[in-house]
Amino acid sequence: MPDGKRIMTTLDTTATVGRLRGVDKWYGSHHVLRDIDLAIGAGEIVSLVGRSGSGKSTILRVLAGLSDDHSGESSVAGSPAVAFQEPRLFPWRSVRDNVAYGLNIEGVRRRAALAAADRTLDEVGLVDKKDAWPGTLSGGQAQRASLARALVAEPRLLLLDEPFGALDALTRLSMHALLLSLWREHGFGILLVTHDVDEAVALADRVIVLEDGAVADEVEVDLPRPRDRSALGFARARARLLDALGVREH
Ligand SMILES: Nc1ncnc2c1ncn2[C@@H]1O[C@H](COP(=O)(O)OP(=O)(O)OP(=O)(O)O)[C@@H](O)[C@H]1O
Repeated sequence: MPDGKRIMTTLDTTATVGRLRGVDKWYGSHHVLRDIDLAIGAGEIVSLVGRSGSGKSTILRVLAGLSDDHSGESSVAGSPAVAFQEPRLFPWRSVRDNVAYGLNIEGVRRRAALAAADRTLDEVGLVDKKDAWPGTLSGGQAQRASLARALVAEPRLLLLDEPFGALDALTRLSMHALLLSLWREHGFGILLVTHDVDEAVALADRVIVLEDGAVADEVEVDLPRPRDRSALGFARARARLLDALGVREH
């Protein structure tokens, strides 16, 4: 690994909620992130796409503060919230306690944490499952609980690592609608890692294409919301993105 300084700062601007500057990361002799610069604006939805192994999750981990051996600068506003493809709920805690957990460890009093958990569960449409054990939830319900847990502390930046990748197509569509309504209501910025080109075009303002650990391209999706997946503009943005990924459809 070359000499490099790791700098973590807290963003105090209102315009940007997450930023990487000149970030490099190595696993042994494998250069997995190469001079990454990216920024997520306040209230902006940025998607990261790229082939398997291109470095998407690693970028998300750097922004989340889960990497300690990269060089370059990583800055976020406040404490970012993270949700993964597997909901990672504690099986021995109720849904409500899972959601309140993050606030509890931040020192919020139990009663206030539970009230915030109930409000957030209501927002994600899961309040009737608040006393359930995670093991009894469907995949979509578990992902709603995971989103509630991420959002309960009102983050300014939400980091999502293929959160809907394991869901069936219909549940995925309803999760897209839920995410957008939460985003409209709260205005957090989102970095969304996905393999799904339609998902990226449906949700993002900008899609960043990664190739071998470097930013290879960027596609603006300048379409009004709600987005009509059958509209010509949607098909054009999708085609542009597939082209940037080097994928040909037959
Ligand atoms: N803990 C680790 N040790 C060694 N190499 C790793 C480790 N984690 C990731 N890598 C390597 O770093 C590269 C980037 O991995 P990363 O998980 O960021 O890719 P990705 O684009 O998210 O892939 P996928 O789409 O398959 O999830 C890959 O080549 C991977 O093998």
